[in-house]
Amino acid sequence: MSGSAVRTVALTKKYGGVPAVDDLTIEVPPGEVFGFLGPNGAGKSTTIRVLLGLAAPTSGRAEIFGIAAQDVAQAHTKLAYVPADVALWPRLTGRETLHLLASIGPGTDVAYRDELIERFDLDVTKRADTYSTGNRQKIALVAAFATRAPLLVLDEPTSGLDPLMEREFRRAVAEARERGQTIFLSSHLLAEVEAVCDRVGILRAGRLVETATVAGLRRLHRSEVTVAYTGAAPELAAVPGVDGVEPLGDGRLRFGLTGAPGPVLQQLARFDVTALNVREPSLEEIFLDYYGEPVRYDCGG
Ligand SMILES: Nc1ncnc2c1ncn2[C@@H]1O[C@H](COP(=O)(O)OP(=O)(O)OP(=O)(O)O)[C@@H](O)[C@H]1O
Repeated sequence: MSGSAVRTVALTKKYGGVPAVDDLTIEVPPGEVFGFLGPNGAGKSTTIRVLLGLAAPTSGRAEIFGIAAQDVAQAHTKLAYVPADVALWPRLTGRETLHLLASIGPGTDVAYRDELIERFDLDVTKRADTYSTGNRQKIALVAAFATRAPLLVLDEPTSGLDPLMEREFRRAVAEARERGQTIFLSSHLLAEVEAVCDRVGILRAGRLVETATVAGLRRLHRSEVTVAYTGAAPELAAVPGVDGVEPLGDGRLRFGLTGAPGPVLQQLARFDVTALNVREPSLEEIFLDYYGEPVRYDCGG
């Protein structure tokens, strides 16, 4: 038995001989909010399809709390899922849909569900075929967050939500984490991932290029430092970790810093520095570092 909520080991999924997911090894411990990031076509949805047992691995393994993902009857007693495109039964009302989803899921906290209906501002008396994309998404989110499933798998769950609802989503994630639920969140929305995730896995062309905490990612990447000085300008070009030293005039200069700040602080101490400002990279800048090109947002991000 694995102690992980989600575990893939050397997972590969090929379509027509071409890998959509390539040798992917991920472990998400119980209770973690794990962000799964990558541009279009990186393999996020394919990974989720394998985790849900909707696609079989070409090679390697995928497990939910130690249960093979292919053992759908067992694995699905442990999880609730929100797909990127929520399809609902058109003739059922929102309330009937929530009752149905609760009856087939791993158990629902009905009082919390009713609270979420209010918070997500849902009119559950309407039929599903009158719902907008965002409202369908809200129904699926309310159904998932109200279950006591130990794992919530969310595939780009907020692409149709407005900022107020995005805030409710973040609250609901925090409450799920407090209850000890694990969340596997695939997203394009870097601000969302930055706000709610403990750890992030970055996928490129089916391969995992990095797994780290958001703070850990920042430490690995380039910060922008501005110093103000009087007297001689600090000589920084040869200091390890420093690049792109740029005089700004009026006794200030700017440079990039990657890695530990010790060497540059020692060097700055030799000069008369009057102010120091360090701007850490955003997750978006880190993402660009990995991809070397602007990120494509396809869902209103
Ligand atoms: N059923 C399929 N048949 C053939 N190729 C597929 C199939 N599903 C996915 N692919 C291919 O696998 C790759 C990964 O796709 P996937 O949908 O997993 O990416 P993604 O990261 O979820 O992207 P997006 O954010 O656009 O949903 C893509 O090149 C895609 O064209």
